Amino acid sequence: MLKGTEILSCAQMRAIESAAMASGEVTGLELMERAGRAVAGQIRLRWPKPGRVTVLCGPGNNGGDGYVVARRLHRAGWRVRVLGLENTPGPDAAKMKRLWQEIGPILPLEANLLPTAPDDLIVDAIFGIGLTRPPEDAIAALLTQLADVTNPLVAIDCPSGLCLDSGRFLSQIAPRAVLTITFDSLKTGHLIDAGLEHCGKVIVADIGLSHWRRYRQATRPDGKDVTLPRRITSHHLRISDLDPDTMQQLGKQSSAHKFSHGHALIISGMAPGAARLSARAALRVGAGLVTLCPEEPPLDIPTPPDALMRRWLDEPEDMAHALQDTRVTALCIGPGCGIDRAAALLPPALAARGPCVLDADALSAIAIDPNLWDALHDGCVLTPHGGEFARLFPDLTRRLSDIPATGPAWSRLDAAQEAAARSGTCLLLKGRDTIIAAPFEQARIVTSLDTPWLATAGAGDVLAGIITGLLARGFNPFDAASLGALIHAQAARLFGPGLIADDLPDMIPQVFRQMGV
Ligand SMILES: NC(=O)C1=CN([C@@H]2O[C@H](COP(=O)(O)OP(=O)(O)OC[C@H]3O[C@@H](n4cnc5c(N)ncnc54)[C@H](O)[C@@H]3O)[C@@H](O)[C@H]2O)[C@@H](O)CC1
Ligand SMILES: Nc1ncnc2c1ncn2[C@@H]1O[C@H](COP(=O)(O)OP(=O)(O)O)[C@@H](O)[C@H]1O
Ligand SMILES: [K+]
Repeated sequence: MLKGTEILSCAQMRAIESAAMASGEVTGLELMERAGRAVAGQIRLRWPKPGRVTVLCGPGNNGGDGYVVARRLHRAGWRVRVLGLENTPGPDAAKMKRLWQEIGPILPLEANLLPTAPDDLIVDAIFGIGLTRPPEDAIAALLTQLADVTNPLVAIDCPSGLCLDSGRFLSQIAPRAVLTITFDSLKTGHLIDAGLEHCGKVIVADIGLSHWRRYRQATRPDGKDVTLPRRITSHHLRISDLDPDTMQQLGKQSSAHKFSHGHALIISGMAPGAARLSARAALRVGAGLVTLCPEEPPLDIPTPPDALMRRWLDEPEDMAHALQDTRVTALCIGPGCGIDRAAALLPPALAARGPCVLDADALSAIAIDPNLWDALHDGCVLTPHGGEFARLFPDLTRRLSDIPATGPAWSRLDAAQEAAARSGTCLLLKGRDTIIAAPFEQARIVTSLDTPWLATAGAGDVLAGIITGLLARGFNPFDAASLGALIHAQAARLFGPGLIADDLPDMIPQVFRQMGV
């Protein structure tokens, strides 16, 4: 039900392209023409008045696309300079190069020939999905300078040097585009890590390959089997992707009562404010009952919200006892809990094997106690930020820290998927590129480059509460975590600058209204 938009790996993109060409229904040359036409079209949409453009063409088919863009912008009245290589590219790119040479010269692809006028457009057609190693020599020098220019940069497929499988640059040279036009589908690297920031606005151009994408697991039109890597890595999830079933499940039926919407327990500890933020979020997202469980008998201090129940929960036996109530449908341990308290309460909590969110101090407790690690189960949602992830999975984090020498590079997506497989849980790795992974599931990515105000204390506690509320309401861990990340980011987006964590739960009604719940 919860779907999102499919994201392809570079290998899958290539396989789809090959299947299309092998069918005889389209040639590589035609695909290249369509790709270049789409890029030129997007440039003309965004810059309707023809100006000056420098097109940088690399050694492969990305360069081929660049020659098409040059020809088409020239035809539209632009003043076009082309910098290219003397190499003999593949037949399609070579043909496009010749067609350009009938119009104008090709200057060497050198840093000193980059435009000097600040408003000149630059089209980056040096490397696309074919990048396999860090840029070297003259191209490295040019890309270094390109990373410093302030001219608007339009990237074909990606800013050159980016590995489109991982979103990581294969060197420290990282040009930044204002606009990236890619073909058929988003690739993982557009959405995660440095790619998210360096691609600028990403447009996906339809170049007529969707037929082969859709039927990739069947037989090709030419009767041969498609040899596509079967495993789709991930889906991109946006508010606009939500389906009617999910919307209905988020709403409340008139016939239901509070227990139909579940009962969430939120364990509170040394910093009760954090747990209160989680509890408020769980209530706002629609859990029928939310009980805050402090370690001291509650004093009668009227801390809002009044709708919150309170239950003293001190010893592990108290936890086991509380979870015997079958009406309790979800649990949250971590925010403001304290590591010792989390460590003491986790054994009975995990033994109950019900839906639970493990955040903050619970994650720290698990990182130091192998017994807790072993007790994790598929009802758990782990919500680490980068630091917590590094404590839980130091080896996976190390693989992300070195500059990769070859592509495809190990990615945050790989790390999250590996972590989910190892722990046997649903894992949500927080960030501007939040990744939700679960064993045997295709991961989901929720991006929020436009919500920098989420970098505020307590934002994670609210996310944990939203997910707990959704678990309590009966969403499975993978959907609860994905929807939670989406609602959380949208709440921040709607509030805008000045946001503090306390504001987030109270934005949820507006998010629901906007979603049509
Ligand atoms: N469906 C598709 O994916 C389509 C792809 N097209 C274009 O084709 C591109 C892929 O073309 P290619 O596979 O030729 O690859 P690229 O053009 O991305 O570049 C790779 C070329 O550079 C070489 N190379 C890789 N790393 C290098 C380095 N560090 N220094 C020097 N040379 C290096 C490779 O051996 C290869 O020849 C896409 O990005 C896209 O722009 C379009 O033409 C049409 C459709
Ligand atoms: N710059 C940012 N842009 C978008 N989202 C962010 C940014 N910084 C943090 N977030 C999000 O805010 C939340 C912060 O969680 P966390 O680091 O656990 O905070 P805390 O521990 O203070 O509650 C996460 O959901 C994270 O994805
Ligand atoms: K490029």
